[in-house]
Amino acid sequence: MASPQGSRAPLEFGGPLGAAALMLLLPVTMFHLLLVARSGPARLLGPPPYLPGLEELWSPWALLLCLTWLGLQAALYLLPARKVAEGQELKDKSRLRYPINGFQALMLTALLVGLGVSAGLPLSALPEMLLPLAFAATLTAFIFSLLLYLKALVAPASARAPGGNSGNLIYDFFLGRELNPRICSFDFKYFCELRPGLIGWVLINLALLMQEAELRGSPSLAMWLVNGFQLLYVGDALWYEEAVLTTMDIIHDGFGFMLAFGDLAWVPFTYSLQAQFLLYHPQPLGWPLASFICLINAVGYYIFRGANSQKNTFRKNPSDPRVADLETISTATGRRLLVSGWWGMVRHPNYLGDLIMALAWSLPCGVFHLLPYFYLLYFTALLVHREDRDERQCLQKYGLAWHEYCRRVPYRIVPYVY
Ligand SMILES: NC(=O)C1=CN([C@@H]2O[C@H](COP(=O)(O)OP(=O)(O)OC[C@H]3O[C@@H](n4cnc5c(N)ncnc54)[C@H](OP(=O)(O)O)[C@@H]3O)[C@@H](O)[C@H]2O)C=CC1
Ligand SMILES: CC(C)CCC[C@@H](C)[C@H]1CC=C2C3=C(CC[C@@]21C)[C@@]1(C)CC[C@H](O)C[C@@H]1CC3
Repeated sequence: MASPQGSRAPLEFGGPLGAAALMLLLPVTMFHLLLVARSGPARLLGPPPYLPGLEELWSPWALLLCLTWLGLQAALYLLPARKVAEGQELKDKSRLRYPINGFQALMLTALLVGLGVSAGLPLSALPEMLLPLAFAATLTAFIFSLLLYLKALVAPASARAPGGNSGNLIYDFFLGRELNPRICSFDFKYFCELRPGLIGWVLINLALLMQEAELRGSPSLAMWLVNGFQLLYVGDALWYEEAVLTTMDIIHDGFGFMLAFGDLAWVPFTYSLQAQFLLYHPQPLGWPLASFICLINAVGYYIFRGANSQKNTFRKNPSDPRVADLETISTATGRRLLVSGWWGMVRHPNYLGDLIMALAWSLPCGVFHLLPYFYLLYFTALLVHREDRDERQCLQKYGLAWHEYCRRVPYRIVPYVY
């Protein structure tokens, strides 16, 4: 089957074999991490302490909880939004509209959870359910991806994603065939990217903190730091929700198993790994070291936010006084590229800030286990691969101007290193 452009898009992620391997490897890794985090030795690279049977993984209550959570987040998504933003121009020159109410969804969820907890909702029981919940989320993501694949069969050719339409069933199922699957104005990819997984992640973190308080009298300083840093990250993503409309996930990638599993299962259950580790392996942390770790997180956040805001402001209005003085190069598309400020330092300063924050999230867990550093390792691989994909797309978009940008700004993520 031909891609929408007529010629087939180059295969990514190692083609069908790579897609099949990732579809197996990602859930296996997630369950491995969940099992190892609660085991005594907490060895990232060793075998899991045991292999759980189906009776430990499958629980209709966990599935019900998972679906209720999705239903709640969908209801919050449908509430009136403070703003409705337009996405990038599509192939047929139209633009989709997206509600900007993610931060409101976070606040309302916090209110509902707060009310629930004060009425006796046993949130601290959640950590005991992580395994069946992760299984239910994986099952949901798999069935959801199947439905999305079937929906794409009846979608018009103009609705297809640039990748994900190779004609290979496994590859297309993994990458996703339709770019913006919707029912009426409900956009599944945009909804999943920011809400159930990210808000679920902070909820799991909070449940782990509450269980630690029950077990040890009060949450540890390390647990507070991990909760605080990651809440800041999620709050930031939802506050600047509109920025997600220019990410490659929304503009370029289809909605298939990769993003459905990534958003619904991978993010909440593996991104909460540090808090899971801390519940079962308490780490002593004094104020001097804690302050130093806070400083690392603040530096990372400063770079991450500064770089993202600078680009977003420039893309919205290049004459905005905050960015008008920055040096730029012109491209044949009429869009310009920043070559000074954050984007003159490296070609992906926002990734650098994100990686520095990832380090700060692991440091409260001490330096004697590799497990809490899994996120940093995975995230480095993800961002290096993502940066490579983005560069290829930019080269296609901007041609010679992109070469000129690479000449002027030779480093990709880390100045003088990479
Ligand atoms: N925690 C997680 O799991 C993940 C976090 N992230 C984070 O999400 C955020 C968004 O990341 P992502 O979507 O990958 O990419 P970016 O926000 O870095 O966007 C890349 C795009 O920016 C534009 N651009 C690149 N260079 C310049 C320049 N010099 N001047 C102006 N515009 C430029 C190009 O698009 P155009 O020219 O068309 O505008 C390019 O395609 C990042 O902060 C990242 O760290 C991302 C993935 C996973
Ligand atoms: C593990 C798989 C191979 C890939 C799964 C990838 C997804 C988990 C990520 C793809 C892009 C993401 C973005 C974010 C979260 C992770 C996923 C969904 C953010 C929402 C995180 C917060 C940032 O401020 C914005 C990010 C946009 C991209």
